[in-house]
Amino acid sequence: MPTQTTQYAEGVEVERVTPTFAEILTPEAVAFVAGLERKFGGRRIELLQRRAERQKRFDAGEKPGFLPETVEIRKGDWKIAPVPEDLQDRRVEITGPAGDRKMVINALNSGAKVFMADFEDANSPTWENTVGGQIHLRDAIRRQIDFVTPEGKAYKLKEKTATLIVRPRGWHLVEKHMRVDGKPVSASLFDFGLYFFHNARELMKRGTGPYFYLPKMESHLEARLWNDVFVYAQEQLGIPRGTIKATVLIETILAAFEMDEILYELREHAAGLNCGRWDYIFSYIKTLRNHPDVILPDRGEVTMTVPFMRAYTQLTVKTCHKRGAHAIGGMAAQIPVKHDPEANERALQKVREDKEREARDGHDGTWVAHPGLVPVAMEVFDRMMPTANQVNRQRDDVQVSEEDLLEVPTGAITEQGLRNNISVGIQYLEAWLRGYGAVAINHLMEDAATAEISRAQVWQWIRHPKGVLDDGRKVTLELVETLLQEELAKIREQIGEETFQAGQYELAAQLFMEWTRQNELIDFLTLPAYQYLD
Ligand SMILES: CC(=O)SCCNC(=O)CCNC(=O)[C@H](O)C(C)(C)COP(=O)(O)OP(=O)(O)OC[C@H]1O[C@@H](n2cnc3c(N)ncnc32)[C@H](O)[C@@H]1OP(=O)(O)O
Ligand SMILES: O=CC(=O)O
Ligand SMILES: [Mg+2]
Repeated sequence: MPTQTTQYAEGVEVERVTPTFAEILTPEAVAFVAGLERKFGGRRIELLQRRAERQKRFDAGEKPGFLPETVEIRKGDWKIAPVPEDLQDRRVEITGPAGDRKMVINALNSGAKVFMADFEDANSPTWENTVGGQIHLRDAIRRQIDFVTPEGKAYKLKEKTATLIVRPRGWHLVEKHMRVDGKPVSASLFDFGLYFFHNARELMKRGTGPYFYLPKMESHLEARLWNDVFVYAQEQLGIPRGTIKATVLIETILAAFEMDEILYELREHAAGLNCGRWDYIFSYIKTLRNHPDVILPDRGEVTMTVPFMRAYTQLTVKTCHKRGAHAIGGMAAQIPVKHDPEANERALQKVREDKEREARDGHDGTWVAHPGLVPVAMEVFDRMMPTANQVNRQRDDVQVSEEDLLEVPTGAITEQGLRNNISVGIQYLEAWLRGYGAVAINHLMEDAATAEISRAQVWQWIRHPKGVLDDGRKVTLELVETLLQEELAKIREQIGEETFQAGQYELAAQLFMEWTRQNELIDFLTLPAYQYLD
């Protein structure tokens, strides 16, 4: 079927603008995004090149470290601008894909203080999910998001709802349906631009504001780019500078060395930092992939209590509180288990312990994946954090060195761990290709970040001399190929032939294997997989 292209202006075109999508893709909104792309797109590309150049140095043996050129910022006595009232108490934040209308309503109604509506890890960026997400958020903000399922179950917003924060896609991604001067636009600028254009004033009128979570940054220069985008966007719409508030995910090992600098760049617009643990683990593997001393054990063993994860979360709290910023915790993988009360209680207990550790360490709030976990996290933070936040609690006792942030954890690589990575990798990718960016697999939340760990581990174990199973077998391409066929057969048997054929399992397995075979570790699975969407 030929794709319909709408020409908006000289050099600006968008594909598949349906009448409903045209409500979001108005000439003014598209011109705003095109303006952002023309002004900032070039710098984005340069920063991505800088990432690749840095990676070459790490591949050659250099270790990440604190930057000598920014020591004055780290030593300096400065704070971020004050945080608005509705971001003062963020004790429980629920997250979920922006593209799922029902979930948007459920999340806003969940009792959490904040809802992070996601265009990143939890949202498969189909055109439908991407523009649909903008429609859902526009409607939610205006309290016009009523929704009825085909079975007749009706959803509407409660009187009191969570504060909305939106996570646009990261700097590495493009939105292929919109082209400016012949090139696809930055997905970050597309998601941010449309949301900001349509909603900033409305949010302010309703006593809140345009709030964002910024994912997957690798340096303070990338934060500077966001800050410049914010300054320009506010100017263009005549909105006071500093109205936008952004919480930055510290979810790359490189960003952990630049937390002060990132907050400093964004100091007029910063609200806090968040410990995005899953991408962080992925980034640790990816960045240090060529280092002979660095290898991680089974994914299940890389918990929040291993030394390098502890070092990073403690440093996040310390840095945030020194700068007057909120330190938000991360996402435990467990979700409620239906029809098995004992397994359910075990899952809830794991979440509880995770949240207790975060509250004890000084986090000002945390993330949950499911409405059923809101009361669990709320109880912990209510009990352990009687004030709206604990930003005033300084963690001068925390001393974290470069070595602490890089410390390699010990533990075994097992056949079960390898099988699990392969099976989860295929199942997640299959769902993503069908437009589902977050799924439950084995009663755990899986999204783009957790799936990245699975496929990066398999890649690394094959190539690393220490990629050896606890029974003495080396992890090889041949072994992975054999196990992949076995795991695929298991999935087929479990779900039945009809569901298997209706899904994208063969393609997912083929892509998983292709990326595993490639000698270069691909940067993000969402980059090559995007060509299969829409
Ligand atoms: C690494 C990171 O980036 S973490 C952040 C990104 N990841 C996420 O945001 C994951 C969010 N979580 C989810 O997407 C979901 O919880 C899943 C996919 C893991 C599980 O979803 P389901 O299988 O639908 O769970 P389940 O069947 O138990 O859902 C029960 C109800 O809760 C709702 N629900 C579940 N999770 C959420 C959520 N995060 N937000 C809002 N509602 C939710 C469902 O819509 C369903 O509603 P209904 O009873 O009205 O039909
Ligand atoms: O975005 C969150 C993460 O853990 O990754
Ligand atoms: Mg992430």
